[in-house]
Amino acid sequence: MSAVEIDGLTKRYGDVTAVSDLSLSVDRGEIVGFLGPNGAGKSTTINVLLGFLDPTAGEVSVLGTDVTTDPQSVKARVGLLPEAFEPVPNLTGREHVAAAVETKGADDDPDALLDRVGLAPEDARRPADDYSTGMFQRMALAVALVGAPDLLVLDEPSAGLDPNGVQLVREIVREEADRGAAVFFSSHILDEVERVSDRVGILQNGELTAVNSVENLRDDLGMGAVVSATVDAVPDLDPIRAVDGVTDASVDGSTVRVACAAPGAKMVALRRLDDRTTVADVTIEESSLEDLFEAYTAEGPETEAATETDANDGAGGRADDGDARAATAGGERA
Ligand SMILES: Nc1ncnc2c1ncn2[C@@H]1O[C@H](COP(=O)(O)OP(=O)(O)OP(=O)(O)O)[C@@H](O)[C@H]1O
Repeated sequence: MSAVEIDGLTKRYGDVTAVSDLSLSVDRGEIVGFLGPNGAGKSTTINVLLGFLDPTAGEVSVLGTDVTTDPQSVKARVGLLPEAFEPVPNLTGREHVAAAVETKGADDDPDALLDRVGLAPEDARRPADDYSTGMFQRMALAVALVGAPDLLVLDEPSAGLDPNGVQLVREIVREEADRGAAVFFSSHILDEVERVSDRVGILQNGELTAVNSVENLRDDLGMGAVVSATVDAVPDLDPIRAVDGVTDASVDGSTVRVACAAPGAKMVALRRLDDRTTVADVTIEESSLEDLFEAYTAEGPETEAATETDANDGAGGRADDGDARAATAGGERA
């Protein structure tokens, strides 16, 4: 059984289709990164997943439970780092975590959790409303980790963190997956998503345009790697161009650049080059997730969600507006 099973999810806000016929599953122990330009529908999907919003159509089950029929039992087994976590005035970081421990009926030691996310003990005892963005984000992550949840849903977990914090989040996400939790997170930091995710879902205009490992996405688009070799003397490059999976070979001074669409082509091309000249140095540049993101979201990062033009569907306007935003902000509060 998958930890998350989304089948044909559509969510409309009045005449705006925020998510359209989205299907996706996340296994236990799997980390799935959710990418998409602003307004692509990531937060809406997360809010439906957690039972904060009802889907317009489709089915969503979390840990075997339908979220629309039993959202409470789903929430008890999920750890959420919401997009906008608002602190309770005057409550310290430690008290926020302790409140979450109590609400969930868990037995975690708040200090141990805060230590794990790198919040210093003296900061843990200060009111959270005085925290810097990064300190606050660390505390919110500690709250999400309470009760060793079976599913961790993290909306922009690295937002506002310094490089050490980003690295720490990556380690924690991996540790959580290793203990068997499914991790579903959204991010705009592509490098981050690439490093930590087993699979990546790319959302645009409410539609999932791709879901796969970064490696397979590269292969699907034929966006492989570029091998750059510094050589003593540039040989005839036709035999290199003839290698299966090589799409181009060019010269820049003493550097030969070989573009490879297929993973196996790199070594074959390099050997062939090495047979014909002395290769002094080599670098291999894989196409980044950024390149893939651009390719899969061709309209660019500021695209608006699809607007539903069906006149019969216009009655609701932005009626869900308040609910959805409040749900996001208050999602994990005690
Ligand atoms: N409560 C709401 N009422 C009406 N429209 C909404 C509501 N919430 C979101 N939308 C619209 O639905 C679309 C998807 O928004 P959503 O917040 O899910 O995107 P997102 O991918 O999380 O964006 P971002 O990366 O900017 O956080 C957008 O066009 C947005 O304006």
